[in-house]
Amino acid sequence: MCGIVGLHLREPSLEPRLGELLTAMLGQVVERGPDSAGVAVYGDPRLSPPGRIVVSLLGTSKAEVEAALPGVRAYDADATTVAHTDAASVAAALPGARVIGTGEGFAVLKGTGNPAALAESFGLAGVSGWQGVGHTRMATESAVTPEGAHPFSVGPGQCLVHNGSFANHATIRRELRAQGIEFDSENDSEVGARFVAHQLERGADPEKALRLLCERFDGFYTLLVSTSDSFAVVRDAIACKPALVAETDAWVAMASEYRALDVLPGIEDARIFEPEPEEVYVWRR
Ligand SMILES: NC(=O)CC[C@H](N)C(=O)O
Repeated sequence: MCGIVGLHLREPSLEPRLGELLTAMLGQVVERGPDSAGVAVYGDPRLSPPGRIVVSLLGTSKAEVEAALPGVRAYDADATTVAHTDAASVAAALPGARVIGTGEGFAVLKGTGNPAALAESFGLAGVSGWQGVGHTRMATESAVTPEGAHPFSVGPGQCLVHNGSFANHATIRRELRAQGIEFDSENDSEVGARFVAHQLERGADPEKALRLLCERFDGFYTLLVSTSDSFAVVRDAIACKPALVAETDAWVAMASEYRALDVLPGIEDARIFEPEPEEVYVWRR
């Protein structure tokens, strides 16, 4: 199993409600992934003030960050700490902290345990923004740790969540390592995130990066991949894992199950469809 939810807002008046809607969506996929959960939030002014790089961290705390980096503000959200500074400053001052996301207007929060309790300790319901992605994990490929929780964010403003398991992830991990790419976990989904980030860095757009992923990865996957201006969905060749997309003039949403879409305002008028196997769907801001 594993549960995915994502919401890309087109209607700015809904932005103050992003966290409330994402919390309700996540609450509908708790049973699909009771081990851990995580979210990526785009545009919350408290977590990520406009125009500033922020860094999401594991293995530290607000108190440690603020003591080690005078003048830097930080927020604790369960196992995660979001610090209003860049990764280089954190690496120099707090070598034990692990970066799980960085970018402008972008924060990643993750932890282990019941997803509904995690949403509460993230303060998710109070978050605002223009795009959010959430995941509930039932581990298949690596230990249940905050590092193994999704989203995997390995490039600026990028986020990948995965339902399924990649069959050839060890081979692709070796190939990426040979190109100098380093990994933070043993998780198969991290290999997908590193592959996509590598393609984006080489100039591919999200559509091309995900088409290349379909060519290279074997196994089962429904993926939701977002960047600081896009929201994309792709499924494996036999569409083994469930996925539904709903679209209105006010938003685009994706979820593993319909009941997570049913909480959204205007769902009765939405265009709802199941993404086709190996077809890449991309929405842009
Ligand atoms: N159940 C799943 O979909 C698991 C996703 C991924 N393989 C993980 O272990 O994190």
